[in-house]
Parts: sequence; structure tokens; C-alpha cells
Amino acid sequence: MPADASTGAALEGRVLAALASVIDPEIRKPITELDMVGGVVARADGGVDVGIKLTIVGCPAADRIERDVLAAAEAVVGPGFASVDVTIMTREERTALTEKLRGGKAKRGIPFTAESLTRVYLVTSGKGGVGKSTLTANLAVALAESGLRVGIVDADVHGFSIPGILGLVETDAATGAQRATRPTQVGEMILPPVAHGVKVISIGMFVEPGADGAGVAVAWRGPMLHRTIQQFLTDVYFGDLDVLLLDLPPGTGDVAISIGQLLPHAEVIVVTTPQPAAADVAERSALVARQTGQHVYGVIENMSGLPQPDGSVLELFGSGGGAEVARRLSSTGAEVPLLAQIPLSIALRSGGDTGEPVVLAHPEEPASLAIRAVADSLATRSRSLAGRQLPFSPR
Ligand SMILES: Nc1ncnc2c1ncn2[C@@H]1O[C@H](COP(=O)(O)OP(=O)(O)OP(=O)(O)O)[C@@H](O)[C@H]1O
Repeated sequence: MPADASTGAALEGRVLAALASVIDPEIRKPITELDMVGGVVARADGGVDVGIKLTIVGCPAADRIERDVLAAAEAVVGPGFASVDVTIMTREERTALTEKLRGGKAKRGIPFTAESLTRVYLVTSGKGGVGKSTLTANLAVALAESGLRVGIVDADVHGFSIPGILGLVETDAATGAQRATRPTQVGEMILPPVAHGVKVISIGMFVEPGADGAGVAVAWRGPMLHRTIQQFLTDVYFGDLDVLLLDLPPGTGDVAISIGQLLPHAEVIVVTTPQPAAADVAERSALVARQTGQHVYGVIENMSGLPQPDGSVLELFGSGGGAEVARRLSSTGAEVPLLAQIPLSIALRSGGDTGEPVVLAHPEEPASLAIRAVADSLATRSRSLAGRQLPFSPR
């Protein structure tokens, strides 16, 4: 039923209040806080005309925002009594929005400083293929499911697999090839795509797909890598995060050193396999992090024994590698625990192939339970202020 036209201003106020429930899916804030509501005008017939200003032309969230705005307005004035007019923000309005999102600061900096409340974890490994990206993605999804605000920076420059593992894949209109979802850019601010509640940015989102659909290999030089990682940490709008996970390339290369300089307070999680022979290289990746002052939070052993139907366990990659890396790191610095042993799991592997993380698709799997136990231990840690300089001084 239409509202009474004589209460125009009150009606406009009620519709505006209802629009506060419409969340921009990329920025994850109410559109009313983002100055995206151009106007709400009550009509003589008891209906309402709503003007919406999107951040950019071709905004991927446009349809959803328009639909949600219409639904919110109709919930107040009745079906068929609301119209939505969509326009695009001016350059000045976009600049004002990006400044507002940066907390009023025109100048960009890395928000994940030692004083911020975001816990930053670097997921590293000695060698490739040990499941570092798969675990990073599943840990992030498990943390988001437990109610935390979570972001991932996929800094694995040569093996950017996080978008695929999380299903952030789209078809390139020009070539028909599959490619990682492109982030929306608002002025100089990049809005990370969201998958399963996790904000994700990946180098794979910025490379062109090859003929086979895979990202074209990029020959990165050290300074360019450093700038790219720095840009991910400054220009990508993550908002307030509880946890930021960075998926590092395997080994001890330029990216690890750059991140050591940019995020010296980050903590390191080392992923290794049960193979004792791999312990050397895994240990080295953590030692580089220690040299830049980072704390090693713990070791995860992945691809541990595969449970068999008869109850026995097949130790395909041997055993003891995770405990060995934890023991060696503990003997040369602060105590480093073995956080978990994640079993070999077909469901974990196939979830990575289809973009449906195993912790969501098969929460009862032993691999999911082991990943969730690590996520729980990360989730229950609060960011300690001990030993940190607070941003005010005594008079
Ligand atoms: N516990 C597991 N059981 C079965 N398969 C797994 C397990 N962990 C990872 N895998 C599979 O192993 C392969 C390598 O995993 P992933 O890409 O996560 O490794 P990575 O260490 O990130 O490699 P890189 O750094 O070289 O990109 C993937 O196909 C993944 O699905």
C-alpha cells in the first residue's frame, strides 16, 4: 500500500533510513555512508524516486545495488511505488569518497602498521607445491566464517593460484578465456573482489590470460615487485581487517625481503611437508623472516598421512618433517610450535580445483577440522598492545 503523500518529508526520511541496510558488496559499507544516495524524493502518489550514484561506469555491483535499493524503498512505500535512477559519481565525488575511506587522509600509507589492530600473517614455504596457497585460502575462509574480517594478499608472483582456489574466476569478454576476476578501480583506490567473505587481491588479477586461459608468465624484477606489493598494501581498500594473510612465493626471494621491510611486525607461518629432507629449505624461509625482525608464529605440516578405509594411515611423504622444522626453529630462537598436521585429502585438492574451499564444502573432513583448529587458534588471539608505542603521548 502506498504511503500518504502528505507526509513527504517523513516518508523520505524513512526511505533514507531503509537505504542504510543496502551494503555496497565491494566496499562492504552501507551506501548511505558512502554518499552513494543522490536523493530521495517523495511523489504525489505516495511513491518515491531514489537517485543512486555508482562509483564508476560498469561497476560490477551495479545490478545488485539497484535491486537492493529498489527492494529497500519498496519495503517502505509498497511494491511498484518506487523508482531508482542510477548515475555515476563525478571525479570530485570519487576523490571525496576515496579520502573518506582512507580515514580523511589524502596521502596514502600502509594501514597495517604495528599500531593497527590487524594481525598480519605471512604464509611461507621452502619449496613450491607444498599446499601453501590452498591452506592460506582455507584458513582465510574459516576465519571469515567465524565472524572475522579477513583479507588475502596473493603475493605469489609466479604461482598466483588464490583466485582459482576461491572461485574468483570470470570469462574474458574479448577472448572467451577464463581469467581471475578483475578488481574495481575507483580513482587510485582498488576494491578487492570478495569470495566466501574474504577480500582478495592477487597479482593474477592484473595479468592478461594466455591462449590456454592461464595467466601469462610475467618476468618481474625486484624493484617492480617491491612497488607492486607496496601498491597492494596502500592502494587496495581492505577496510578494517581483523586478519590479513599474505601468500608468499616459495623460498627466500625478493618478495620475502620486500615484505620484511614493508611489514616488519608480521608473523610467519611456515608450511612444510612430512618429508624430513624438505626441512632445510623450510627452515631457511623462516630464518630470512627472522632476519627482518618478524616473529615465527608456527609450522603447519601439510600432506601428512592419508587415512585408509581399513583405518590405517598411508604416509606417502614420510613423517616427522613438521616437527623437525619446529624443533630446529625453536633451537635458534623463540619457541615455535607445530600448529597442525593436515592430512592428504582428495576433497581438499578437488575443492581447490573447483573454487569451493573444503572447509565450507566438507567441514567434517579431517583436513577441514585440522585447518579449522589452526583458524580457531588465530581467531582467539587478540592483537596485543604490549611493547607497542601507542599513538598518543603523556602531557
Ligand atoms: N593436504 C592435501 N591433500 C591433497 N592435495 C593437496 C593438499 N594440500 C595441497 N594439495 C594440492 O597440492 C597442489 C599444490 O598446492 P598449492 O598450489 O596450494 O601449493 P603451493 O605451496 O601454494 O605451491 P606454489 O607456491 O608453488 O604455488 C594443489 O593441487 C593442491 O590442491
